[in-house]
Amino acid sequence: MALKWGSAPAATVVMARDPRFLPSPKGEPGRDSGQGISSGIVAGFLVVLVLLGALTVLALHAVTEANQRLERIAENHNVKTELATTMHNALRERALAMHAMPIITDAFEKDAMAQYFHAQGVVYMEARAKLQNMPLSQAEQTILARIAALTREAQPEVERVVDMATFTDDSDAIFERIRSVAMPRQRAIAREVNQLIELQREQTAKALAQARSSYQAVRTLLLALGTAAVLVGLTVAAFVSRRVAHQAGLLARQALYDPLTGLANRCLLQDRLSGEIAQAQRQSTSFGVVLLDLDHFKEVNDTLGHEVGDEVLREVARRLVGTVRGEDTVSRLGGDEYVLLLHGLAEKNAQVVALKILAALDRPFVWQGNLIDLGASLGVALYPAHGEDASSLIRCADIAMYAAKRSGRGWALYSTEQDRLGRADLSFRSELREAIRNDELVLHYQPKIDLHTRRVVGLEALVRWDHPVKGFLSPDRFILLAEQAGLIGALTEWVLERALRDLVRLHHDGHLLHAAVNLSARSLHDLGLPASIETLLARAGMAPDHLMLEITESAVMANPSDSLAILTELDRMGVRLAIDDFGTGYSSLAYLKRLPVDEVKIDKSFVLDLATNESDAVIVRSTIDLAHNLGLSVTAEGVETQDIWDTLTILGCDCAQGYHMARPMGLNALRQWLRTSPWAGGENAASQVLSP
Ligand SMILES: Nc1nc2c(ncn2[C@@H]2O[C@@H]3COP(=O)(O)O[C@H]4[C@@H](O)[C@H](n5cnc6c(=O)[nH]c(N)nc65)O[C@@H]4COP(=O)(O)O[C@H]3[C@H]2O)c(=O)[nH]1
Repeated sequence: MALKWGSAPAATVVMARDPRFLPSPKGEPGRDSGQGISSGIVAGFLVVLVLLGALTVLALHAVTEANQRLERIAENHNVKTELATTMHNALRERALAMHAMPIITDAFEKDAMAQYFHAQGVVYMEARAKLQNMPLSQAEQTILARIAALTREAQPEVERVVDMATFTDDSDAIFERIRSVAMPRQRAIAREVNQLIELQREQTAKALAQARSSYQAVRTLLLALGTAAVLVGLTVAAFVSRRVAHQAGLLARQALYDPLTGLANRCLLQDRLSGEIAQAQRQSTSFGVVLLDLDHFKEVNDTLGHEVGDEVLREVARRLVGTVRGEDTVSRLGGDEYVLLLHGLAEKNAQVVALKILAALDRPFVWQGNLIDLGASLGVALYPAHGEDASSLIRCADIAMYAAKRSGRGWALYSTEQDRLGRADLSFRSELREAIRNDELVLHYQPKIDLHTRRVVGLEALVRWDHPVKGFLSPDRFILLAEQAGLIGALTEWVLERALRDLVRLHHDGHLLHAAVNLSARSLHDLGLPASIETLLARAGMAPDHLMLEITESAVMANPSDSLAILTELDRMGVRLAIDDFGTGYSSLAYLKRLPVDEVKIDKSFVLDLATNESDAVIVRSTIDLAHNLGLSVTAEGVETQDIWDTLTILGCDCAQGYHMARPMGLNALRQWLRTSPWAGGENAASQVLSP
C-alpha cells in the first residue's frame, strides 16, 4: 500500500473544520502564555495600584486643604461676627443708658449709669479697633471707614446728651435731643454694624458655597479616578479570565485530543463510547467499534525515522476521517493503533465499511518519491451483539483484529471462536517473547553437500523451540506467530548471532564451512537489516562470505523495492544470498536476473519424487539450466534417497541437502558428525561414500 503526502485535501478540511479533529497547537502552550498572563496581571494590577495610590493622595490633599480653608474662614468670620456683634450690643447698651439717665433721679445711680455708658463706649471702640487690625476685605474696610466716620460724627452729640442728663433735670429736652439728634446717629452706626454682621454672614455663606463646590470637585475627581481604577481592574479581570479560559481550552484539548493527529484520544473515545452505548440502549440500535492497526509501521519508523512515521500516522488519520461519516468518531490510542466508532453500524454493513476503510489506506503512499509499503488490519465488534460495555467492545475488536492478521484477509468481524484462538495465541506469543529472551530456542544444522566432491560445504541453520511443556517445536509452529507478534526481528537476530557464534567454533575445529540462515518476509522490510548484520559479523569476527542468507521468492515479491535495496546492500557487503523454496512461488525468472543472488535452492516438493516423477524432473532440470545460465549455483533440498542423489548428479545440480546425507542436528551432534561422517571426510568416509 502506498500513501501520498498531502493527497487528501478534503480530509484535511474536514479535520480543520470539525472541532473533534482540530490539531492541538505544537510546543508547550502553557509556559509562554502563562508568562504573558502573569505579566499582564502584574502590569494591570500595578496600574490599578498606582491609580488607587494617586487617588488616595489627591483625595487626602484636597480634603485637608478644604478643611483648612473652612477652618480659616470659620475662624475669621466668627471673630469678625463676634466683634461686630459686640459693637452692636455696646451701641444698644449705650442707647439704653442714654435713655435711662434722664429718668434716673438718684445722683449715684445716674453717675453709675454714666460710667456704664462710657464703659460700653470703650467696649465698642476696642471691638472696632480689633476688627480694624484683622485682615479685611474691601467691603469690610469700606463699612468700617463709614462706621468710624459716623462714630466721629455721633460721639459729640451723644456725649452732650449724657452731659445734659448728668447735669440737668429737663428730661423732655433731653429726650427731644436723644430722639432728634443722638439716636438717628446711633442708629446710622448700628445699621452699618448690622451691615458688617450681614456681610460676615454673606461671606461665610460664600465660603461655605466655595468649600462645597471644591468638595464637589474633589468628589468628581475621586469618582473619575475610582471609575478609571474600576475600569482598569475590570479590563485586567476580563483579560485574565479570557486568557484563563483560553488556557483551560488548551488543557481540555490536550486532555481529549491526540496532539500528533488531532484525533480524539483514549479519554475522549471512552466518553464517546459511553455516549454511543447510552444512545444505542435508549433507541435499541447497534453501532460498531473498529480497532485498526498498521501492519508495517514499525519498519517505517525504524528505517525511515520518526518524522516519516509521524507523517504516516497523520496521513492515515486524515484518510480515516475522510472515509467515515461526520457522526462517527475516529481516535488514536497511541502508536499505530486507531479506534473508530461507527454510529448505527449493523452486522450486514460491517464488511462494506471495513473494505471501504481498507481501500482508503490502500491508496498509494509516497514519501520523497519512495513507495511506502504499509498494510492495515482491522477488527470489528458490534454493540450489543459482542459486548455491552466499552471495555468488552474494545477487547472483542482487538481479538477480531488479531484474527484478521492471522487470516491475512485484512479485516474480521468478532466471533467467540476467535476469542478462544486469540487467548491461546496471546499466551503463546508472550511465551515466545520469553523464549527468545531466555535462550529457549535451539539451532539445528543441516549439512549441505557438494554433489561433485561429495563433501560438506555448508550448513543450514534451522531454528527449534525447546518448549518447556510442548517439547521441541518445529519452526512451522512459531515463525508465522513471531511475524504477527512483531518478534521476527528479535528472533532473526538471535538466530544470526547464535549461528555465527557456532560457526566460529566450527572454524576453530577446522571446518571452514559457510552457514545459511533463513530470513522471513518481514525481515525484507527492515532497511536497517544490512547494518545489523554487519555489526553481528564484526562482533563474531566472521568474513561475510561465510554467511549465506536464504530468502523466499514470495518474500521478495511481497516488497520488491525494499527487498532489492536490502539485498543489494547485503551483496555489496559480501554476504551470499540464496533464493529458497524456488519453484513454489510465481516470481518471473526475468525478475530473478535482477536480484543479486548467488544461489537457487530448489524446493523439496520437486525433489522428493524426482527419481520417479517425470514432470518434477523436467522442472528441476529447467531450473538448474536456467540458474546456471544466470551464473547461479543450485542446491536441491529434500534429497532422501540415493536415486535422487544420482539423478541430481546427472542433471548437473551443484549441492544437495536431505535426510539421505544428514538430518538437521544440534551443534554437538554436528561436531560429532563432522568428525565421523564420510560427507565430512571423517573416519567412516571410505565405506560410506563409496557405497551406492
Ligand atoms: N521431508 C524432508 N524435509 C527435509 C529434508 N531435508 C531437510 N528437510 C526440512 O526442510 C526444511 C528446509 O528448510 P526451509 O525450506 O528453509 O524451510 C524452513 C524455513 O523456511 C523455516 N525456518 C527454519 N528456521 C528458520 C529461521 O531461523 N528463520 C526463519 N525465518 N525461518 C526458519 O522453517 C522451515 C521449516 O524448517 P524445518 O522444519 O527445519 O524443515 C527444514 C528441514 O528439516 C528431507 O530430506 N526431507
